[in-house]
Amino acid sequence: MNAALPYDSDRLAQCARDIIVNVRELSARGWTPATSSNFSQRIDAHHVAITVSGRDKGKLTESDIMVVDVDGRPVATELKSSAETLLHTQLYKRFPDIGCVLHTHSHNQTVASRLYAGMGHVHLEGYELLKAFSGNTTHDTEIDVPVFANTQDMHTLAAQVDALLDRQPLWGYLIDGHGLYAWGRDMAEARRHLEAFEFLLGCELDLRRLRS
Ligand SMILES: CSCCC(=O)C(=O)COP(=O)(O)O
Ligand SMILES: [Zn+2]
Repeated sequence: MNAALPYDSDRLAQCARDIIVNVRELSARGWTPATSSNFSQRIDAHHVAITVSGRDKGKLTESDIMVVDVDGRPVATELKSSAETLLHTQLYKRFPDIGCVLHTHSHNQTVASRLYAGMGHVHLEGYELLKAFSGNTTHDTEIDVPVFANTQDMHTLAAQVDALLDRQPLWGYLIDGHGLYAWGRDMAEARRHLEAFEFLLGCELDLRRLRS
């Protein structure tokens, strides 16, 4: 514990280790090509550990993880946080029980976002794996994964996400031609949601190919 810092440095080290181990696995699956993707974990009510912008996510070390506050401002560092920091911090700020946000650029996520952007969502129904999303107790359910237009203006995108969250509970969304955001109360839940989205989007893409 470093008393000069406004957060618990042991907790930051724990978050960094957790992010590094998990992101290496996601990267090995090809979900973080060309320095894309970003990852974060909550440190406490006011602070978030998040990846530094532009780093190779498959080769993260502790120096690639920094701290921002829940408004996305860097804390006790000159490093530049992810260009998409606001999409992480808006979730931590809004939902005190959210502990982890994962953003990847897998092939399936990107292709699905392009195919379904016109519709505004990907409809998922009839899959046993829908039970992987917290709150779902049966396969006999359906969810619409929203697809937002891509933009470099994170304030605009964050406002659109916020407006949708006012209307419905969500565990993730797609951005057109870009990738997927998924989150959870901790790393394990966020990963389960991310993996479920990835698997189900892959199924939808295969079904579309086979039916055409
Ligand atoms: C080269 S990927 C373009 C930016 C992006 O979408 C991304 O996920 C990575 O940005 P970051 O600033 O977090 O490295
Ligand atoms: Zn991205």
